[in-house]
Amino acid sequence: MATKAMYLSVTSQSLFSSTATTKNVRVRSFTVRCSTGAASTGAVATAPWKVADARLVLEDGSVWKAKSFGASGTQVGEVVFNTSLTGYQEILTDPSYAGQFVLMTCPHIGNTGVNIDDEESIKCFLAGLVIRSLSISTSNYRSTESLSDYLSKRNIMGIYDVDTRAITRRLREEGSLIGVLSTENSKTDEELLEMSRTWNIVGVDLISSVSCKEPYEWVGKTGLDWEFNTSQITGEAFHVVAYDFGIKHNILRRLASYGCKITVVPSTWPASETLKMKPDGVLFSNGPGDPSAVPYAVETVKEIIGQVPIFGICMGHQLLGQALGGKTYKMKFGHHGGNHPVRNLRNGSVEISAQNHNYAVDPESLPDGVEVTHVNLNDGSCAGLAFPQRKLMSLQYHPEASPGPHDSDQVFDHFVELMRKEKKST
Ligand SMILES: NC(=O)CC[C@H](N)C(=O)O
Repeated sequence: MATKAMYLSVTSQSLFSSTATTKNVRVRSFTVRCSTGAASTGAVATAPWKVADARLVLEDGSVWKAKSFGASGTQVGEVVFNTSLTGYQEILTDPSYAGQFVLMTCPHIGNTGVNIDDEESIKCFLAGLVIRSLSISTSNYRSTESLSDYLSKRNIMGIYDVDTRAITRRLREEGSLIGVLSTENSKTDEELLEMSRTWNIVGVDLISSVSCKEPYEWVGKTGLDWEFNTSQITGEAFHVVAYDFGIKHNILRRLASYGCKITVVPSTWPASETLKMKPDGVLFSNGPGDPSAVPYAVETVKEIIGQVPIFGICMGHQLLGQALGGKTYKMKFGHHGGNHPVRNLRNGSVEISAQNHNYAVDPESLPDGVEVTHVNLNDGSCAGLAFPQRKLMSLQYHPEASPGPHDSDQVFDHFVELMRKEKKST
């Protein structure tokens, strides 16, 4: 029995680069070489733990040392914090995070791994992931891959062992900040700071880079465990044209589960082509970035308003607000998380909702006749609109709840009702 200190020597470049699977439990493993003291020669004592090898430099001049996982390199983006306790994979694949680093306030991330069913789009569009603690094991019957391997394959940078509470407080006080994440020692802090101060996300069209390029028919519903509103589902097929500004798949799955046949079209698809298809309704989806940077999309929305029933979600809601003559503004640090209370002003109920947005519609700027249907109870901002005369409704948040609570699911039924009423009247 060795009594002297035993040294572990990490042989792989990353402490966590390989995994072993036993009954769906994946544990990070590393190869060890032991030295028991005087008898052994030539053993190199290398620290077995990973040391800080990355920096997050924020535009306010603060520098945060961290440990990297996933891809390496240098990446710039806007840092936002997300308060969801679960659902990191859906967050990673939400196209609305393009150009942003998502900092998870939940300290323990990675424990459920990732799986093919929880993807919300075809890839990860975000700039990177910032977390406090990367789980040392993955334990979930649905898991097929570790978070670390998943991010490496998708070339997305991640950091852990960083004080996410301190950064969140800073973002709450100063507002969203641009940051640069780097694993490259050759770059000085000053260079990274300069990068963060010369990069901007406001006024940039981000939806065109995440939208599909050609129209396609969507096939696929949510699984049986989602059918909590089965009495509402008629099976009657309404044809919906869905504008893809960065659409999340669960919006499409939920619409399909509510009996809709869906044609997804690119962000630049002309309104005239949409109207030629004679849809029962049009959906304007969620999407990344500044709604004021995409006037062509506002024009498309304007041309469709009043022609057919419309449902706008998040970016779609903001574009509707602008198309109606209203204004949008950038919020201090936005809403990102699965625990935002919203009041439905029509019936007084409170829904706990999933949200992800940095911009909001200014209700004061909207013309007469537009009804604010929902408000965010954390800050009183506009969370939903309706304009019954023009057959439209919209939500600033995510009723498809992936990830997040299902309280707002019935809104899909309201959209179906809007289409049914219109069909009957024509
Ligand atoms: N989820 C979304 O559609 C986001 C909307 C918009 N890009 C924002 O950040 O406010």
